[in-house]
Amino acid sequence: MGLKASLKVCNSFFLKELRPFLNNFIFRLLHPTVAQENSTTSTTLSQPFEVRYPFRYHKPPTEASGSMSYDSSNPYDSIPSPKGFPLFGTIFSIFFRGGAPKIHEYCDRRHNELGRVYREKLGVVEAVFVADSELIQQIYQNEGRYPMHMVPEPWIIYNEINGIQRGLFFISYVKDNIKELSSKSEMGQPIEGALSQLLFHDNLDEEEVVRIVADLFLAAADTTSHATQWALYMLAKNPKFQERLVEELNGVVPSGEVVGEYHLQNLRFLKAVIKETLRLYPVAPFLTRTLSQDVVLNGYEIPAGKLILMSLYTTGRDPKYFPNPNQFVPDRWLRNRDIHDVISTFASLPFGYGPRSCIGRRVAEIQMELLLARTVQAFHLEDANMRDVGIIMRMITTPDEPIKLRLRDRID
Ligand code: HEM
Repeated sequence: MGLKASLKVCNSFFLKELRPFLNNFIFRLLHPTVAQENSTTSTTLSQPFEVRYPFRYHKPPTEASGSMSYDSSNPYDSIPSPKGFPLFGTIFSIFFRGGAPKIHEYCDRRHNELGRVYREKLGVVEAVFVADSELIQQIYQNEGRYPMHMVPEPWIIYNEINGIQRGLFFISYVKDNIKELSSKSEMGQPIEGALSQLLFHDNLDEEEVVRIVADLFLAAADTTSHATQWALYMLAKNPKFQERLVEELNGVVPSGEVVGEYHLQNLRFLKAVIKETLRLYPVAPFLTRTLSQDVVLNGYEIPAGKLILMSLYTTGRDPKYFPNPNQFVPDRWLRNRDIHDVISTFASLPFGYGPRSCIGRRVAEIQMELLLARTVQAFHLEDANMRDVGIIMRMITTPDEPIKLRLRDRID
């Protein structure tokens, strides 16, 4: 490899892997309070939490802080873990296996190698990875009344730099719209919509409204649009399911009418298409939790406050839960059929679960259902890509090349 090529590799390694890692590290050194807020949940959590029983491995904590005696369980340090370098952990192995864009495949390989529960130090953050439906269920049974999930680092940094308290997520714009609404209101012009409701009727101040709206946009836009893209791609690649969907639509929507919200409850196959898409392409490939109490998972002690990552990409493609896991088979989500082969729904939780699950789930589902149904009503979809589109992670599950679809008018 020539000097130029070596420099290019080093540069890309720095940009992709080391820079975020060092930023994160320096940020944590400079902002100990933020680091603490996100890493030691058990000691900072002041609200009471709910302990639910029965939990197969769980014994009641003796104190609210989570100190608990473990009988016949294995210590945290004995959880299988890949070998890594001091301080850097396994960051180099991650880089050589495709880096952050391929983190889902990297962790999938680790699960194959180390088992359904393993721990790994990614940079300065250590996490316990769990890829098992029953264990995921146990985590949720113990998440308490005020579950904590991890806020992605860039969002925390953005808020910190801009002095913004976390609302639901982050970002500021939106202010222009607020100004426009305020001047309309001063001029006595009629104003309507959710933003004006928040501003003028719910007594929230401008900063709060900006945070809420920005959080919702961030959480809503990329997630729903990518999930929809994957669903269109799956339908284009599987014409027989496209035709099944058209058949279903013809049976529910009167001829000449466009699908509306009132038709959706009868479109079961359409819902199954979306579930199956999100099983194969979970927008968030990992769900995160830190528990406020010690638990024993799979025989291992997990102290309160440890970061747990539930590997949805791996469980969603595990043949133990989904026979022929790499095949797109919407029927597996339909009840009262012979081929009801979804073994555990905790293996596919695209919107999370429990009180901290996605608050926009219904909005997202309705948007996707309407868009998919109306598109398939009007067009035949064909896959126009030259090869199978793969996944790369850009915080969420995205296509590794633009998804190309050919649309032909459906005149039949
Ligand atoms: C297909 C689309 C979507 C998917 C797959 C998705 C998935 C998720 C997931 C996995 C979580 C974390 C849940 C957990 O930790 O248990 C989440 C949180 C969240 N979602 Fe969604 N989401 C989608 C669309 C939306 C939409 C449309 C909105 C808003 C209208 C939204 C708003 C939120 C918010 C605000 C949170 C954070 C809740 C919290 O911190 O407590 N999402 N979403």
